Amino acid sequence: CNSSTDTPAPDSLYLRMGGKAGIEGVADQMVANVGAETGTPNSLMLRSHKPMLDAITGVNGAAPTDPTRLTRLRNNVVDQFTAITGGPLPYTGQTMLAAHTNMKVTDAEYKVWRELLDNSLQKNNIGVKEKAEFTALIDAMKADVVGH
Ligand code: HEM
Repeated sequence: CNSSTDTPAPDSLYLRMGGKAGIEGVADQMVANVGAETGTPNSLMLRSHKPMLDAITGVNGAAPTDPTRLTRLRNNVVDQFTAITGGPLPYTGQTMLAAHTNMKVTDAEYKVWRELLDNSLQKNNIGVKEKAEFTALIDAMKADVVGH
């Protein structure tokens, strides 16, 4: 059977992207890229990520309200990238619509986010064919992410 908890097929996108280490590399680079982008002047990632960053660092000297939130996000991204590529972990986070509702992500923000993803795939030496397959799976979720 093909459930996401089975052993990945030998020709799966998951294994062609380097399996666990490959997917974790892409996810970790993506988190680092978004983090760096929020620090640049006129950052397009900052608006949507501000609530998360505030919860992690605390506001005006107050204690953080949710210090492990970034780790949770990172692990959910790893699980999601694993599940959509045919890997052995199920995704147990929120649906893409629920996770991005009330964020009102714009097309311009999505475009920047995708550029940061392209950069992560490139830095992890993901093949041209695999990159095209992976980003098609990602772009199929765009409608659930943008404009809600
Ligand atoms: C198709 C593209 C995207 C995918 C596949 C995706 C994936 C995810 C996943 C898996 C989560 C974690 C959900 C959870 O923990 O339950 C998440 C959360 C989040 N995403 Fe996205 N995302 C996408 C696009 C974007 C864009 C374009 C932005 C902003 C410009 C964005 C901002 C966020 C933020 C701020 C969180 C919530 C973090 C938190 O509050 O803990 N995402 N996303």
